[in-house]
Amino acid sequence: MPETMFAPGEPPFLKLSGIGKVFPGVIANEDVSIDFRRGEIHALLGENGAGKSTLMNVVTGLYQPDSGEMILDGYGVEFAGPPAAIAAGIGMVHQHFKLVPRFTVAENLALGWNETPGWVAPGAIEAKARALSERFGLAIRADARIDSLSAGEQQRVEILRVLSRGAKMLILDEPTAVLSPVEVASLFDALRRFRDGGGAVVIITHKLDEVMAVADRCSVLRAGRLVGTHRITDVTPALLVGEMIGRPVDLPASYPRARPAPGPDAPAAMVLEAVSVRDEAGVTRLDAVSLVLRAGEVLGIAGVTGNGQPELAGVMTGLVAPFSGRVLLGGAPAPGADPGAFAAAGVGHVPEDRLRSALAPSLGVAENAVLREYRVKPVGGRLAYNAGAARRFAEALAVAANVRLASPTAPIRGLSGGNQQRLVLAREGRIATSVLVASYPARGLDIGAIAAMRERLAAARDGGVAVVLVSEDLDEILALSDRIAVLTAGRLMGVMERAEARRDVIGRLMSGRAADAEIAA
Ligand SMILES: Nc1ncnc2c1ncn2[C@@H]1O[C@H](COP(=O)(O)OP(=O)(O)OP(=O)(O)O)[C@@H](O)[C@H]1O
Repeated sequence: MPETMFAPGEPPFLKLSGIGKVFPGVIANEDVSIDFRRGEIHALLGENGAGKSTLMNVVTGLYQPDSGEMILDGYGVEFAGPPAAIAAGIGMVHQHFKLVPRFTVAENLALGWNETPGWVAPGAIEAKARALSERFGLAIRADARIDSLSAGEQQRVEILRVLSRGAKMLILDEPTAVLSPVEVASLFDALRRFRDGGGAVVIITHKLDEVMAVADRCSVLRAGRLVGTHRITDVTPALLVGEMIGRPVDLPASYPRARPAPGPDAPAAMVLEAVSVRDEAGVTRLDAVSLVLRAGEVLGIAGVTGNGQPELAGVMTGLVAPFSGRVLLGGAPAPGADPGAFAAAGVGHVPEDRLRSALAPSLGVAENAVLREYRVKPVGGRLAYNAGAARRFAEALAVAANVRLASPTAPIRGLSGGNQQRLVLAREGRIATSVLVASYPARGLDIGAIAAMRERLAAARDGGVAVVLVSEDLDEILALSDRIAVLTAGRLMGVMERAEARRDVIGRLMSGRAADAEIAA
């Protein structure tokens, strides 16, 4: 392959040679050799469970490889732990930001500076934070508290924190999952700038359009092994998908219905009457939202993240009690905050933050599979917890979710992010006989799993379930929904039938520009 982009003879920043990593019952990486170079953005691709995170955990010193070598700037290295990798200039930006919420941006950045003295004037650390922000082209508000920032702003702080520790290589794990399109563009600008200054970037992502837009080269893993490394100019998305899964997949543009969409007279699975929610500080997060969920429809909730989506999903699933207004479930008033009662009434929930909200990370796969079955036979019931039944239930659920389990007793955090998501989806889909609320269900899923997830939602819809799809991906909403509601700053800006839905109108409502425009009731 001709390599004109890079100076001949210059060693790669980090060379992986024959890396292998085994967990009990699973070969996570086998004989992986990749060069990560200065001045390039390298995308790491692969299906859920292909071994991407494991490989990056080896690179960042969290795991020691069982075989193979790492060569940094021409010299063999072994990292005893993450501090050694950081000292060598390898920085990781995690999906869950490691920031202190109650500290300001500048304070969080100062935590990463070795030379920060015990006491320092706020003005001084803010000035330093601003200088850092300018140097790397990442806009921040130095004096703002982390918990007042959007996901995109928090991510910029996280990246700056990593860069301030002298990172020469930046590894990002699905960095765009929580970002709005504008934030994605500004992240990519910052990555290009870092690359153009001689930095090495590795980006793990499932979004092929982003790979094509931002990466210089990409490597594809399948079942722990490297399938190939390519220059982006030499590949197409279809070729990459083929390499990732070893067979072609078809992503339908829309999901045909088995029955006609329910009209306004269809039975209501759930009704929200002027529901408002306030947070702990008394700020209104959901503002007098009225909605009818019709049995047998997909209702898409479009909106930029941070506009009341968790609160809306919370009142629909019994996690959050309305401050005012009420929720009717099957015609009867629902109890305030009682997720168990909602589940018993047939309401399933795939929350936004799976590992923290839907799963108990240190418990086994079986215990997580049955988390919602404790009141139900044969797993739970009045008398006891039946461990054998729990294991069998977990195994059946894993088969249904297409997840390969090494052992049902192994901790769920050992499963790849995408496989955790598949299990939650299967578990909640089982419960949801009446309503299924799915928040950002595609997050972390590979392309084949996205198709399977959408088919599952469409099947629930055809089975008479009211499906609520919360997403900021308009293509996804338009592909699946029968009706589309737009949520902006906690208010419902409009609800429209799919046939009448127009992208530009939804976009305008999402940006809050037509605050009083009611499109249809
Ligand atoms: N700590 C661990 N203990 C046991 N098994 C593990 C552990 N970490 C990863 N695995 C297993 O190794 C394999 C590779 O997982 P990994 O998380 O690296 O995949 P991935 O490509 O990052 O997937 P995703 O796209 O879903 O995040 C999976 O089968 C996973 O279950």
